[in-house]
Amino acid sequence: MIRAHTVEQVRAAEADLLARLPEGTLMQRAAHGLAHAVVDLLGSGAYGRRVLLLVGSGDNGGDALYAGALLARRGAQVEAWLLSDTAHERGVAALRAAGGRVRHREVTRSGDGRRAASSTCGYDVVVDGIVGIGGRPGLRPAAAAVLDALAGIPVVAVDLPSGVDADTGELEGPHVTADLTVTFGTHKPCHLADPAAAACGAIHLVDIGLDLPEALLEALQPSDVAALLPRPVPDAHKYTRGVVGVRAGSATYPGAALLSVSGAACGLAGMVRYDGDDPVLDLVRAAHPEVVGPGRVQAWVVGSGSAAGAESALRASLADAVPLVVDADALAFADLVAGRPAVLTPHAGELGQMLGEEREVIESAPLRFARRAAEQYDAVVLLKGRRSVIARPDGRARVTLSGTPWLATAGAGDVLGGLVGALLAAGLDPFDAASVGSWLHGAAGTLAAQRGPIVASDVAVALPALLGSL
Ligand SMILES: NC(=O)C1=CN([C@@H]2O[C@H](COP(=O)(O)OP(=O)(O)OC[C@H]3O[C@@H](n4cnc5c(N)ncnc54)[C@H](O)[C@@H]3O)[C@@H](O)[C@H]2O)[C@@H](O)CC1
Ligand SMILES: [K+]
Repeated sequence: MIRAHTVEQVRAAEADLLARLPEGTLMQRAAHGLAHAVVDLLGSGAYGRRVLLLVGSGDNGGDALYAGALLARRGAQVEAWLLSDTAHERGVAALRAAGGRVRHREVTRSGDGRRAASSTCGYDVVVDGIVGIGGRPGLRPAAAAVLDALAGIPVVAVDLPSGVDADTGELEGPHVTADLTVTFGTHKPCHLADPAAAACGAIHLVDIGLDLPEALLEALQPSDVAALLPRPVPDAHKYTRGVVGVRAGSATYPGAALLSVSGAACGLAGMVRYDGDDPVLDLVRAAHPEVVGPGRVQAWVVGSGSAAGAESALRASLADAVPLVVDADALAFADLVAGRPAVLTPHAGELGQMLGEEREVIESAPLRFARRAAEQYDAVVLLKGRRSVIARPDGRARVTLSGTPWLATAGAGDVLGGLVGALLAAGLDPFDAASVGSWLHGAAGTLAAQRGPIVASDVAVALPALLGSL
């Protein structure tokens, strides 16, 4: 499991450790990890390579300076630009002692920063030590101009890309866009949640020995998914493995029925039932001969392509008192499910309608709005996007790290709904069902897209091979 802790949690853990360790130990650990990561990124060692450090006033700049000193001792040509009036003094001294060059703000602020940059181009890597967890979101104009002038050079962010909001993953104004982010002690929410996560590049975690409390945000890894997957016990029969019912699709949108059923029929539940118009049931049976008609189920999947029938389908499903997946058209009636075990699966546009916000507003703060919706609707919310967010009413959340942009294809959400329904029927709680289903969906899409562009049904087809690999 990847766990992300807030700045407050990190500060508390650091304070505890700082009190017990010789001064500077944590920063040395951070700097060593950072220097190693920069060498790895450079590929052919540090010797003779040109490294530019952008240094702010705090300890984030201190990390960069000490790492720069280590790189200089390995033969790199290291130059630090101090972008604030003050900088970590011992870090500056260490860099100078190792043969690095230090230029002051007055130099780097000449003109709009462009002159300084153009006179010193040819860097192999830029190390962003402007601000870390102590920074306010956004960048000062001078820092933003320097970054503009350095565009095109690989950037390694120290702890986090300067300018992003560490705790929310939101962006307010200019920020660094990194190729690699080297973070310390634990991930922060900005490393997992979009839009900031998209500015982090690859993420490398350096262990500095922090003893951390429970995290409110996490991301499943393949081993976590494998551990949570339902597996048939030796004496299983189809009913003990769970029956998932699908109330999706209509005469107008039969494809939604077929795709929802294809996700539900992933093999993780013992049986799939379809409840809908007879002509649609005939189509479903032709494609999935194992699917049977209505009856008792352990979970319902409701809403996709149900058109005008969404409300009655949702009410009928609620009468069974089993867990539900509520998707698409049924999301308009999501307040009916409050307090019931349920997973709501909106995309940003649908969540916007549920919360009275524009789609762009939701996309600018997916973690915040997924949490708000989970609390307001008293249900698990799976907000679909590049980095899907799964939130519980108590604020705990997970982010899905699997996936590919090729999954942005019609009907992919129907497959996801069916898959989450199968996991609910098999006995996973709504939070696990939503986060495992979302991870499997992303990974199946990635697997399918290795052969070329995909459509939604390819995602369902890839599921057995993916599940086998787990
Ligand atoms: N505290 C510790 O034990 C450790 C801290 N470490 C490093 O220390 C960092 C935190 O250091 P600090 O608490 O000194 O804080 P930062 O270095 O993140 O920045 C705080 C400073 O930046 C200024 N600032 C705030 N927002 C700004 C903005 N938008 N633009 C420009 N300047 C801005 C503030 O005036 C303040 O002086 C971590 O991110 C990490 O890199 C690591 O060395 C590991 C150990
Ligand atoms: K930084």
